[in-house]
Amino acid sequence: MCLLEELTGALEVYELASQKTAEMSSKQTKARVANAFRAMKDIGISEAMVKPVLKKLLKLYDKNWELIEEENYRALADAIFEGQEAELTSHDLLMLILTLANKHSMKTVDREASECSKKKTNAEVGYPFCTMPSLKERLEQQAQAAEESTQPLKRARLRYQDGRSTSSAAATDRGPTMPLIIPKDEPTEPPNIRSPEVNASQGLVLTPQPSAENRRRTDPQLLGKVKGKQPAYSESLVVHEACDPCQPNSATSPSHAMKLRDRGKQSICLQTSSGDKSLFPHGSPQATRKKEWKVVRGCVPAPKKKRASNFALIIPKEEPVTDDMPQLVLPDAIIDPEQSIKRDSSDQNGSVRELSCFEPSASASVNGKERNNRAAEAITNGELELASSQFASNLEIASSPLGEVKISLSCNLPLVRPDSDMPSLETVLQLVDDKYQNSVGPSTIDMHPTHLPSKSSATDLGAGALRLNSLTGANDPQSNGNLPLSETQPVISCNGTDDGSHLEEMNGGDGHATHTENKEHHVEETNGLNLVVADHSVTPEIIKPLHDLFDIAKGQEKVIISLVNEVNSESLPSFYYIRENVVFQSASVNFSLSHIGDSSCSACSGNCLSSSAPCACAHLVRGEFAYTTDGLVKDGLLKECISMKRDLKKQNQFFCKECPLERSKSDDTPEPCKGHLVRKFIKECWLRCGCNKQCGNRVVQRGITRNLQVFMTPEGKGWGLRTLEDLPEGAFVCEFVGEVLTNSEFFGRILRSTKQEKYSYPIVLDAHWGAKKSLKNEEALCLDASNYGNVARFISHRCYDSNLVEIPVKVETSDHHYYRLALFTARKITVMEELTWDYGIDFDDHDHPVKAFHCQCGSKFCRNIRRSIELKECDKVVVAVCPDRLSDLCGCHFLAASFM
Ligand SMILES: C[S@@+](CC[C@H](N)C(=O)[O-])C[C@H]1O[C@@H](n2cnc3c(N)ncnc32)[C@H](O)[C@@H]1O
Repeated sequence: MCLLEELTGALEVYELASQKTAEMSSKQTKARVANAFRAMKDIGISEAMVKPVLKKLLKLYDKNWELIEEENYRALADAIFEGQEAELTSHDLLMLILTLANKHSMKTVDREASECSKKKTNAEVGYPFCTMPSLKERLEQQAQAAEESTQPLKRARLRYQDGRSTSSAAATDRGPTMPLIIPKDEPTEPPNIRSPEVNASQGLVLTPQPSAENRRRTDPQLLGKVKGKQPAYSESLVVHEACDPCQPNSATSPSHAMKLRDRGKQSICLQTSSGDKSLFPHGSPQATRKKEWKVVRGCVPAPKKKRASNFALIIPKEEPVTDDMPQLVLPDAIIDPEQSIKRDSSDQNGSVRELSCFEPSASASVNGKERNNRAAEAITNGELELASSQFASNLEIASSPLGEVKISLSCNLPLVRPDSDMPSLETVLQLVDDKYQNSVGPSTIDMHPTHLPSKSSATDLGAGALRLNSLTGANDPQSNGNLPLSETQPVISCNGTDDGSHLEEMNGGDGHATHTENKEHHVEETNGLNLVVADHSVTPEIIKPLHDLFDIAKGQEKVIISLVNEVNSESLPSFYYIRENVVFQSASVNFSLSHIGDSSCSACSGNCLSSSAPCACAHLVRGEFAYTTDGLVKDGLLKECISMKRDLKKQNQFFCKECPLERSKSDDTPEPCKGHLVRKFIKECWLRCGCNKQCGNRVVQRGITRNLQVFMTPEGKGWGLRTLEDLPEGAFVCEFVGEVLTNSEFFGRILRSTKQEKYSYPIVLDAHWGAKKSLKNEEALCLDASNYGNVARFISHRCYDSNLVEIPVKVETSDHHYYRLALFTARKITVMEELTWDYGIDFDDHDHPVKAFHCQCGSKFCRNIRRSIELKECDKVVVAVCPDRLSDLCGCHFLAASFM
């Protein structure tokens, strides 16, 4: 029941009562009221529920009690039931919006759902094996709860309709207020009910599928299944549901309600759609629904606690609904207030005044006719677009650092003339969808594979923004499970004409100020060499992307990357999620694009792993494939990579005569080279190979397939990454993705950066530096995930015994200066374990522009802790840096000097 209705209702009570006194004696009235209450009580409806409806009916029927008393108060009962249905309807609408708002996630969820269903033979089922708690399941559970919450009354209604009145029906005093809360602790039981149902042919006001509703009404089996459980509720999200005008339905024989409506009561009359009526028996009150403007709240069930329920979507507490409540609810992150205001005011400048859903029903009633006429001037049949703009629904999604989410839908629907068509549900959904797409803007730069140059023109790429992995075709829209990039991301010009507009798009699709700012930066920073555009203009302060709380990858990965913070109120840092490495046109990177395609195994076909001889790609490395047929890194290679990393022997390292890394830090007096690990590479087949996409020698390029979750670490390391499934040894987890920069560029950024900007350690792509005598600065590359990165940017460091190991993987080029850095499991990892990786940080490198953090890895081999303990224990003794920095393990710990 709408609060406003209750307020206005209070006045109406008085008014009605006094009017009635003039018509009949108070005694008679009391008796009739009492009879009505009694009749309703007989079918399990409490006085509290009857009272407001009765008042409205009396008003609607001009105090004609006969109409109310007809057919044993059928009109009254129906009006009460209708009210209940409307609440459920709005909840369904809300569910739908949520579904839309997570459209891309849902695509993945759907896929996962089928995966999960395959795996659900295990009794544990549900969570650990099924990615994150499935959004779809949540929605279904909520819908189920909403469904269940209305069941007692529905049962009463059915009994009533069946003529089997009984007073034993348990009806609640008040229909459940309908909050939308997805609690932190998720119910993880598999859903057993339908998804929110949407009938595209229906109007704006959504109802459950009529067929389903009808089935429920008539199917005793279904009825029997309905449980009358009353879930715990707390009020929260408000969906403002606009009403549409009643349309006379000449096809149905008019009931008393119909007759009255036709007497000019449209303004408070709401009808779902013309098609809806036909679902009800002719002449029944259902056939002529009357719904008043109302504010409806969503509802969900109270959570059942279960392990690994790490998904928190909490809607703030009840929204006050008042007359003066602003119509636009602006989220803090996505919507440019100016834009919203502009949109609003421009609407108001039009001939149609929008009817706010917050307006009380009485006012709607009074002004409805006038609005109706004005709206009718603007909305004509077939002018849905215009109509759409006038009832433009404002979908606003706001989130708080605590993970609370508020979704507000303001449907500003002008009353249209009775003979005009209501905008279709599809139109409304499109608007909502568009709004969402605009709000949560695209995030990466794409160069679609079709834009790829031929080998001869490869050098032209240097002028464009290149998405390196596009070369592999891994993002081919046709490839399994991947969203077509064109759907979600802009295709940026690669012809060197990029004017920075991608930055505008990346900032949410509007961002006037940001765009100007970016352009200024662009002009300011672009020099003759066309260096440094993106790095300067795209700073964490400028980036304000909304992270999808359901999926921080925003649908870009094959799996959902969920997010949970059970530790504090910190929110995710600002960055753009990218699935693959990017190079901005302005980068001074110079890796040999001319080598692209050099290394391909054109002679092979099908699955290279099943051929008798290794293909050319395998020959490029060890002459054998790196992966098993299960897609795991072969044991020998894995062990080699782990031991090379852990046991930093000199023979595994290369020491440059003049180290480009040190030169990048300081051109004047570069430090001596600290050594680079000579690594084992993997070479995968790719787009230009003769094999197919399912070839077993393509693993990393397929992207993340494991169920991962970003979470707040309790040890104070900030955000970390954990697995939501058991992982075998040698499994690919993710690639470390970021912006490809030269080390000089990166260090330049650090020098220019303001204090607010937080740069994390770049990943130096130095695995093959030793192959060339001297490396130019523009060949010495690194990956910076500070502003653009993927899930790997959250992986914590762990000294020595981390459970992940990085292996360089070449896909599209054999050029050693550029490769992808893939992270594989170094051992079996169990569900919910944090994933860690040894960054290889030299905690004693005090010259490094990025200051090393105080390591909290907890490893007994922690290089950082050991150092501080040793210094403390030795007091005035300075402990020299052990060459392999793992003194206990290799036994070469020594004291360099002591000062007395
Ligand atoms: C690649 S980021 C990892 C994600 C980061 N924790 C966050 O909240 O965004 C690296 C940063 O995480 C923190 N970090 C990672 N591992 C750590 C560790 N073992 N101890 C302390 N801080 C750590 C440090 O602040 C480091 O600069």
